[in-house]
Amino acid sequence: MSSLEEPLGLGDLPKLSINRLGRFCQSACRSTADDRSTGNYTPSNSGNNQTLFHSTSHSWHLQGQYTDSSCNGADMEFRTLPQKVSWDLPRFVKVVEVGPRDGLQNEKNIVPTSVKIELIHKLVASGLSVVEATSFVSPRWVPQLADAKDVLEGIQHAPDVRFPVLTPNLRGFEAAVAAGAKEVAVFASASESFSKSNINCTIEESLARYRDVTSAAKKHGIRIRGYVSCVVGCPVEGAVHPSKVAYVAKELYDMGCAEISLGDTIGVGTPGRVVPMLEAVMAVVPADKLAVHFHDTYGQALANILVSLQMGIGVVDSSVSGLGGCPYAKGATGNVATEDVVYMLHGLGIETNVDLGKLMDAGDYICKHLDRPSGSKTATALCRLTA
Ligand SMILES: CC(C)(COP(=O)([O-])OP(=O)([O-])OC[C@H]1O[C@@H](n2cnc3c(N)ncnc32)[C@H](O)[C@@H]1OP(=O)([O-])[O-])[C@@H](O)C(=O)NCCC(=O)NCCSC(=O)C[C@@](C)(O)CC(=O)[O-]
Repeated sequence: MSSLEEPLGLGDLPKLSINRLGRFCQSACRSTADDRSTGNYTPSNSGNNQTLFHSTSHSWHLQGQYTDSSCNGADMEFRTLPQKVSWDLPRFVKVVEVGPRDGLQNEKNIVPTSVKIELIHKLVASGLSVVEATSFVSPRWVPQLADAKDVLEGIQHAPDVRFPVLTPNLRGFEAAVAAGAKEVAVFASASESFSKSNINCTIEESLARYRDVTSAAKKHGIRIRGYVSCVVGCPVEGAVHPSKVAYVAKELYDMGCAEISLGDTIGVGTPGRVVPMLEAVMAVVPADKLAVHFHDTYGQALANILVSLQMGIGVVDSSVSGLGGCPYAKGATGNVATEDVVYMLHGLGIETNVDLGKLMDAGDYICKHLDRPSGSKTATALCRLTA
């Protein structure tokens, strides 16, 4: 394997010299018949990703596309975007707040249960109707959320507000239901390596587990959300082909997930990559069943959200003050900040039912507790104005 074929993870990027980066980029942008695809994915354990794809539509370079912003190949792809996107934006966007779960799961110091509950109440007070509250995962894997039961039981439930919780298996599902969960989320990955590092099983094994969870959920009348992680890139494997994302999204949809959230776990996506990914997924799952979930590691999240709205998506995940990151995605930063999303949506004339001032109160509350500045540019700017 030459150095240019080695998987490029986020952790590798700072070590690349400018020259090596340039060479890498040129190589990554070279099209070959082998790395083109119609988007048909057949699950395979061969370990040779190049064999998964056939014939041509988009040029896909299976390793290290994170550096492709200066590549001619990516520019060509980008020029086709105007045909695929429109300015026909939705009138209303549902914002799914994931701060109390995705935002806090990576915090080293344990946040007290009472603070988590107060944060959730403040988020609800701002008008958010969906707040992902916690995870019923192994406390060994995510110690920060070991108090899932107490958090869920401590929340004041309201009929028009939903509090989904993550459940990685039947055990988590049963614990969540016992604690009063009315909605759960299962989380699969489009990348085999990330599936292994995040939930310690293959993609197929995870889907089999989730079939058990979804059939149990149906019996209890519990709504299920499905996540697909690494929809653009994986910290280990590099670029992830849209057909893999479409495959996992369709499986989750077919097993009964009411909504599929597409996660750019490490925030490497640009609109040039997000559009073909959404196209592939929207060919197999209706757009009104999809949500987008962007981390903002490379500052691309708002651009990616805008292009997703233009393609017909109406549900956006975000985290107050941009908190977060996945403990099993090294180097990835938090989700796009909810304040920034709401500011952009309102600026586009899109309704959210969220009161930005009250949302900033919630952000201020948790940032004070964590003793760190807000990761939201909107909150920072508005606080300066009113100081
Ligand atoms: C899936 C497992 C459990 C497999 O973990 P494992 O070690 O392979 O499974 P196991 O069955 O051998 O269990 C290990 C231990 O965990 C216990 N256990 C087993 N299940 C549970 C449960 N539900 N609740 C509580 N405890 C549980 C089990 O009883 C045992 O305890 P021990 O006997 O050793 O004391 C583990 O890998 C895990 O919990 N992973 C969760 C990782 C995680 O939460 N990652 C972050 C969320 S995903 C994410 O952030 C991405 C997303 C959704 O935001 C979208 C995006 O941005 O891409």
